[in-house]
Amino acid sequence: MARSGSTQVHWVVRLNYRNRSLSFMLLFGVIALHWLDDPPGPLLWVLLVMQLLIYPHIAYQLARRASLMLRAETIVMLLDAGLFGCWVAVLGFPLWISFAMLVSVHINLVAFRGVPGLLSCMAASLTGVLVGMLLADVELRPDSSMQVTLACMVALSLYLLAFSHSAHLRSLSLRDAKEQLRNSQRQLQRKLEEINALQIQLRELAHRDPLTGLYNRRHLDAQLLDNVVNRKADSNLCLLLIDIDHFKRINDEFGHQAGDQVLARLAGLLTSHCRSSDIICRYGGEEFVVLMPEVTIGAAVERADAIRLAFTGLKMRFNNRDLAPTLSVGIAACPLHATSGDRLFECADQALYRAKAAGRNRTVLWSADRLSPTDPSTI
Ligand SMILES: Nc1nc2c(ncn2[C@@H]2O[C@H](COP(=O)(O)OP(=O)(O)OP(=O)(O)O)[C@@H](O)[C@H]2O)c(=O)[nH]1
Repeated sequence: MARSGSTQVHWVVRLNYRNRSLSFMLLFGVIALHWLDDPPGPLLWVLLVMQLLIYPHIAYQLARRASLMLRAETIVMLLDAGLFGCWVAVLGFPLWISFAMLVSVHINLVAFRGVPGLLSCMAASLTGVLVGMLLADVELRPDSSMQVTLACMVALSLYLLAFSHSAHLRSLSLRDAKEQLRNSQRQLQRKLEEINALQIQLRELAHRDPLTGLYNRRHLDAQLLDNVVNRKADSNLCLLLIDIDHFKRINDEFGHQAGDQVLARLAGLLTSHCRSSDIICRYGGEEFVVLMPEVTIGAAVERADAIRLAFTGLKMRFNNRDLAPTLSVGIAACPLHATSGDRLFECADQALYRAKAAGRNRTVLWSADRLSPTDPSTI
């Protein structure tokens, strides 16, 4: 597939074009100087002009239009070596000119292709030499004038300087590119960390109740199953279902905002009365759940009652009127009462229902035959 546009041209193709145009032009001057003493026929002059002044531009156009530019450029470099070999033979192996021509093509291939490049370049040059010897009636003329020798030295030096300068510029731009890449990687890393932090925050928010800051029902649903499944074989998992008594009345009599404050105070109480391993959730409305792993049933009942008493003892005043809220608690234990999360919750709910039915402001532990309310006066 053909390509166009200088921005898409491979940097090796562009670099070689610059270096090739320069070095071939210098060589044209050197060979022209060499021929001044003993000019050849017009055919050789035409061929020299085509080879050293026109060919670099044709080679560039071919390479930049190739679908595999680097491969095309490598072929052009080998063609350079072959043609130079041919010229060396046709010229009669003039020492300095041959040296300058062969060194320049070999350096180019070694720079881009390493040792394999050197070997293929040597093979191409040798082939060129053989072709040149076959085509022309080769007459050995290794000597050249002092001017030609000097011109060769200058041409080769200029070429090497241009080549080194290109390499230097290339290494600078590579260094810049590496630095940019490192900066982009750092920025990307930062963005990823921000995204991760936001995801964690979002996950956390999705599992929190905005009013109380406690976990919500979604979190409980996920944790309940997890805690039941991963419960240590010899330990209890207790579920406390806590419901504020006559909460509707509180709202109606003291206002919704007062109701919100009662909910927030209860959330505070739960947090201060529970262990860090307990999972405290606002299950919905005025209902709260505390999931207590690795606890004895007695300790869970005690803790529930401590919460209940602390809540009853809250001194709250709204609109110059005292508010004395109470709550009821239903408790169930895994594995004594239930071995699945759903059943555990159901048992705690039935126990809570009994607590409400028995007059509220009490803690009831679920049991298979009877539900045992703890009278507030007895605890
Ligand atoms: N202030 C406030 N009220 C809420 C919130 N969520 C639910 N409620 C109210 O909580 C009340 C719950 O009332 P009920 O389910 O009838 O229960 P109750 O009045 O507590 O009666 P018992 O549970 O039987 O003691 C309803 O009036 C709801 O509007 C909330 O976030 N803030």
